[in-house]
Amino acid sequence: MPPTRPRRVGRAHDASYVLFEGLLGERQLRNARAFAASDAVQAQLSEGILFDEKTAANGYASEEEENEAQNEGGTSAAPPAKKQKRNVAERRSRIAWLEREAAEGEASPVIPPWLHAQLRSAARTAHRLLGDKLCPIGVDALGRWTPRYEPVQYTEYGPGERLSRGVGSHYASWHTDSELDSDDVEDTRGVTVVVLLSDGAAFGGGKFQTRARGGAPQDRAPQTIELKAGDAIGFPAARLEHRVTKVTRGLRQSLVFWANRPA
Ligand SMILES: O=C(O)CCC(=O)C(=O)O
Ligand SMILES: [Fe+2]
Repeated sequence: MPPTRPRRVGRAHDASYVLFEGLLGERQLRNARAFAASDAVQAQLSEGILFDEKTAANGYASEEEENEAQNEGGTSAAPPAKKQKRNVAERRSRIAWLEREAAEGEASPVIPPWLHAQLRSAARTAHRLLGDKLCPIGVDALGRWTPRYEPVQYTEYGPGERLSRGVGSHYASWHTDSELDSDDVEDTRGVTVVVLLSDGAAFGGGKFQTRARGGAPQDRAPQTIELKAGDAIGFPAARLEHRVTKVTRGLRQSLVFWANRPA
């Protein structure tokens, strides 16, 4: 089936995204899955517990720890502005970073150029349809869109992975991929593109959900976006809250791509 035209969904300021049905055609999907299954990628998979790494590095408390501290009359260790991002880290999954080019002495796998081109093109379309206000990346002095690209995240979720504190789903916590008013690399993310690689029949659960941060109650209610293999969603990295519900069986595979504003 030919891909349908990407379309912007949701008018609410913080709840808009762009849906790409059939971003990857059948052959591309097969090739992308074969790449994901390759030794080069599989050897790089490691547990993606972003939260614990950050906690260790920055000494921020988790939300549970904060709640506990508050219940006990203690004070929170995390500055409120950072709280959103800390929640990202409630995920359990396996991730591998895919580079655009081979770097000397680096073991990271290189993403096939055609696949990177597809992701870039989707990010660009999402940026065009959503606008630079929602997806701040900016343009150069000549008015050209010149984003930076982070390495692409390949993600695997299986039912075997559990959250240590029993919350029980991968990326269970609502999160955005970037924070406004920060210059950390991940906080310069303007657009996120997520591509689902797995067939619906290959896993249970693992729903991609969004919700608005503010606005009308119907915008704040979780919305499940039904993605088929090869479909993608593009959204404002710092605005749209999202999560992936628990994978109950099988294997869910995704690619996550970010276009960032230049430093
Ligand atoms: O795998 C997905 O569908 C989304 C993953 C995600 O939200 C993230 O990596 O930040
Ligand atoms: Fe995310």
